[in-house]
Amino acid sequence: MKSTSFSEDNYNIATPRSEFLEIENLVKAYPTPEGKKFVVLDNVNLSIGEDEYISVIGHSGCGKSTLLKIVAGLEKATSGSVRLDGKQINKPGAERMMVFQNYSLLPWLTVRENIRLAVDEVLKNASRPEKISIVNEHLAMVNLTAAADKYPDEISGGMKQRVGIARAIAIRPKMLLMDEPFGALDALTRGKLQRQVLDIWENHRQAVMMITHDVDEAIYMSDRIVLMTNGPAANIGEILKVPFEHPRDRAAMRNSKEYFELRNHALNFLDRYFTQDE
Ligand SMILES: Nc1ncnc2c1ncn2[C@@H]1O[C@H](COP(=O)(O)OP(=O)(O)OP(=O)(O)O)[C@@H](O)[C@H]1O
Repeated sequence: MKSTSFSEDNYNIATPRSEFLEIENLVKAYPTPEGKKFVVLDNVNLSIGEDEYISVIGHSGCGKSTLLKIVAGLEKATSGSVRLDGKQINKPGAERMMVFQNYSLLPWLTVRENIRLAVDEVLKNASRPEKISIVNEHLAMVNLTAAADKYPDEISGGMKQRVGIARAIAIRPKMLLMDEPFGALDALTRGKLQRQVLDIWENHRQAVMMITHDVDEAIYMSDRIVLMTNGPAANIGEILKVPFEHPRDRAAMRNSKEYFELRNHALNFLDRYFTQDE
């Protein structure tokens, strides 16, 4: 693992390799029972490259999930625009797959059938043998071949999340959207699954937007970290460039001066906003 040069100038860099996802002047407000507006996101601007891994961090309630849901097409923006590959997003689409914290598997289907269902719905023109091979390939990718015929309530939380990830990537989306994908897992399982997701991403690079509350996870996994200000009317406070090339060696990275500086910078940002909120 090489670390690229890093200095205070690396902070606030917002120049992705290309503009694949473009969020411009995004505002999201909900109507209140009193007939007023509750502004959640106020003028968010962000571009993500087509093979870039982005993490979004911010205090609870600042609007991270709302932002992700707008990109997923599950929520509509009040104003502003979100484009993927030049096309305006206004509804869910198979080119943007979402992985949720709570797994969201269908309990009456086996692991294999949960993945197959997504493949059937999206890859309609694929032949039966092609579909079987895609499902098998992705079961193997997340080490679930032996558990393929088990039902969700027969497997662990970490395994359920691996099914969710395999299901999302099996249909080859242009962008992966993950809402605290490791949040419900114990530390050991979380570490293993982070590595597994990175292995897959390093072999099949794509745009990723991941929400997390964990600064170490964000540094380990992403190319840039988006720090959000507190709500209401939250927006992007800073964007930090992570100065380590993939594949990353977690232990070596953690011992570096750059890691220490970046981690402290992110934590100080979050502390500052937390203090303001008190
Ligand atoms: N459908 C809705 N109607 C009204 N307000 C909403 C709705 N959905 C979310 N909100 C409000 O928008 C704000 C942002 O919520 P959101 O879930 O996006 O935050 P978050 O940063 O993801 O929080 P957490 O980290 O706790 O998951 C919150 O104040 C929430 O109460």
